[in-house]
This record gives sequence, structure tokens and C-alpha cells, in this order.
Amino acid sequence: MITRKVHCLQGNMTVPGDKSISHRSIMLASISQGKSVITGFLRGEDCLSTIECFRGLGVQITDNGDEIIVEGKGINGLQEPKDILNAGNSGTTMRLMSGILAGQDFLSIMTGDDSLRSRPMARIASPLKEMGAKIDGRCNGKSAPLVIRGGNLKGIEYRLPVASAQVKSAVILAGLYADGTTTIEEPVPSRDHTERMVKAFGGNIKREGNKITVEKQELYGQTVRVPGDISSAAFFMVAAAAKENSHLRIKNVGLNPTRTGIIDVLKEMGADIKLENLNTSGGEEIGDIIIKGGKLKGATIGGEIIPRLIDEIPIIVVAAALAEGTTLITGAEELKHKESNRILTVVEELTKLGIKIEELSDGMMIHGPNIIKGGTVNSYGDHRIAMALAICGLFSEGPVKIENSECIAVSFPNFEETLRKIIF
Ligand SMILES: O=C(O)C1=C[C@@H](OP(=O)(O)O)[C@@H](O)[C@H](O)C1
Ligand SMILES: C=C(OP(=O)(O)O)C(=O)O
Repeated sequence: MITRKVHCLQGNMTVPGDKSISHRSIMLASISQGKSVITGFLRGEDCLSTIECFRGLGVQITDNGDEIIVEGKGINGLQEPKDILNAGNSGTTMRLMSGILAGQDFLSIMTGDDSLRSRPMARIASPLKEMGAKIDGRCNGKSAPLVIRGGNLKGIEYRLPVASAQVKSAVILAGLYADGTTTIEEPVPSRDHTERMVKAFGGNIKREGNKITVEKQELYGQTVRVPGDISSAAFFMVAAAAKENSHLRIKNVGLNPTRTGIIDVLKEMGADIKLENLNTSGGEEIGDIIIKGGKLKGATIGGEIIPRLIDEIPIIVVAAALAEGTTLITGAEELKHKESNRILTVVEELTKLGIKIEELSDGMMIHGPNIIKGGTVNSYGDHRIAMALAICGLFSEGPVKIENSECIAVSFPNFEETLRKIIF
């Protein structure tokens, strides 16, 4: 993919369905009683991996082009897979599914691509083993392929060592199968789509402070309307905010407060952002995001906001590169465990474009404003890095050529087409 300098971004647009919510809709629908109908589902590679994995567990899932229809099997209706389940590039698929598979009285083997097989899995294996599941994997059980023989779980009290919605969700989902009460305490609130969706599927789950409790129960099929993904909208928000004369409306975006750190940070950086048509759907806040272009200034980003914008950090760094002054990002070590080591890949690739950026052990320091040169850069197969680099091209002196950009299909299949429609 090659991107070039543009004058401004203008128009009304939508982004594809929220990835986190799309995954969860398939998972909860599959273990619910009765049929579920999902609209706005993200047909990105990651969520399609989740569909394939549940088909492998005997769930009938059809896509009529408009809706995804899931014939729920009930809490104990999944079947032993005849073959290895493949989560592809998707950490959410592997980690959340492990929670469900830990509850099944059969053997499952789960693998993924090179990136996923190098991401840490002990973080889910450890609490799930404590609940009674047998889990093994490469590297002493720390890496996929994972082999899970589940069943006979008991509730535990678990304090998450890191703020991770994937680990939290794995334990919640296993808790739906466990005798007694499962209590999870998170150090800092992370995205709470699993908790909200368990409730929307008729389930009982409680939160007090940072503690969540859940018990064994049945769930019931629902209609789910997936909102637009704020993590996908973020690329356009930053581009429009940093480009004078821009005026963009991104319609029907998920605005769950555990996901809106990007809005808070861009406002702090001086961006002109407004929200309109605020509403709720299926227990999730939604609305339109309106961005006008202007000048940005540097910001200090760290602490409790980090889980609320973790996937947006690569594009926030692009905003910081264009902003006047220094931006400091700390407390973001988790970036090292994503599809690539996002601290390293962001620093290396943005440096190639002439951006002044320093690597820190838990984040980055960016000195702005920068004149972005053109050049050839690499996404290292990481969709968020590829899209962040593509946005750099809209501001750079020469064209930016992104190698390995096909990975964008993981979360945003029509990214390039969507971008072309709003640039002038
Ligand atoms: O639960 C989820 O849907 C996700 C949680 C986050 O990961 P962690 O739980 O590892 O922080 C995020 O980075 C990922 O893109 C999606
Ligand atoms: C980290 C991400 O996803 P996952 O962990 O599901 O691979 C992401 O989409 O940025």
C-alpha cells in the first residue's frame, strides 16, 4: 500500500463493526440456548477465525450477507473438535476461547499463526489450571499450540497481575462452567464488553469496585447490533484532527467508556472533537464522532488511561509526531505482547520516516512537530502498525510505501477504500 500527502479529510463515514464485541457475540451466542442474530458483525480475519473455531465445536453459524445467525448449543452443547482449532492472528480468539474450552469435558487443541504462537499464554493457562482445567502447550505450557482438557471446574478468587480484558474474560467465561463463585479482581478497569454481553444474554454477573463475580448459569440467544469500532475510527480521528481544513463525521461508533481513552487524549492534545446522536444499543453506548482539523500539542499519557487506549497507541504516536512539543507515553509495557512488539516496531518504522522518537522500557517519547519524510516501511504483519504508517503518508513530503500491508484485513478489510473516499 502507498499513501501520499493530502489537503484535507472531509465527509461522513462509518467504520466496520467492533472487533472485541464481534468476537464475544459469536462466543456467547454459541453457548446460549436458542438462536442469535448478529448485525454489524466485523468480517475481518480475526472474527472469521472465531466463527471457524466455533464451527469446529459443532455450532451452526451462517452468514446471509446481512446478518450472522448462530444456532446456540446451550452451555453444555459444544462437541469435541475433530481437528485442531486455528485462531489465526487473533489473541482475543485464543485467550477467550480457552476460558470456554476449559469448561468442556473434552480435548481441544488450539493454534495460531507465527505471531500468535509467540504471544504469552501462561496468563490465561495459570488461572484456568487453578480452576481445574488441564492445559499444556509449547515452552512449558507458555505458548500455543495449547492443549486443553477441561471440565469439573471450581470457582476461584483471582487477582489479575496485568490489566487485561482477555485474561479477565477467559476467567469470566470459565466461571460460567465452574461450581461455586468465581471472583476476578482487576488492577485497573479494562474493556468490559464481556460483562455487558453476559448480562445482555440474560446472565447474572456482578461488579463491585474492581471485583467481578460470576456463577455457573445458562445464557439465552439474543439479537446483537455491533457498533462501529472506535479502534478503527481512531486512524481517521487522528488524521482529521491533525490536518487543517478537515471536517469528518464518523457515524455509529461504540463509545463504551472503557474504550474512549483516544477521545480524552486527542482533546488534551487540543483536538476539536464532539459527540452527537448519543444512544445505547445492547448495553453499549454508541454515537457519532465529529472531528475538525487544527493544530495539536504534545501530551503526557500514562496510568489508568492506558487500558482504555492500548490498541490506539500506534496512531496516537502519529498524532504526537505531528504535534507541537513532547509527548510521553509510559505504563504501556503490554504493547510488547501484541501482534508485534509495538514499542519496537513503532520506534523503528517511524524513525525511518524521519520522526524523532525514543524507545522507553514501558513506552515512548516523541518530540514534535516533525516533518515526515517519505520512504519504505514495514508493518511486520501487524494491522495496527500498517494503518498507522498509512496515515503518516497523508502528512509526508514523499510517498510512504507500507510493506506487508495485507494484514490490515485482520481488523479493517476495506481500510484503503474507506480512506480514499474521504481524502481531498
Ligand atoms: O478483550 C479484547 O477484546 C481485547 C483486549 C486487549 O488485549 P489485552 O487483554 O491483552 O490487553 C486488546 O489489546 C485487544 O485488541 C482486544
Ligand atoms: C491486540 C489486538 O488484538 P488481539 O490481541 O485480539 O490479537 C489488536 O487488535 O490490536
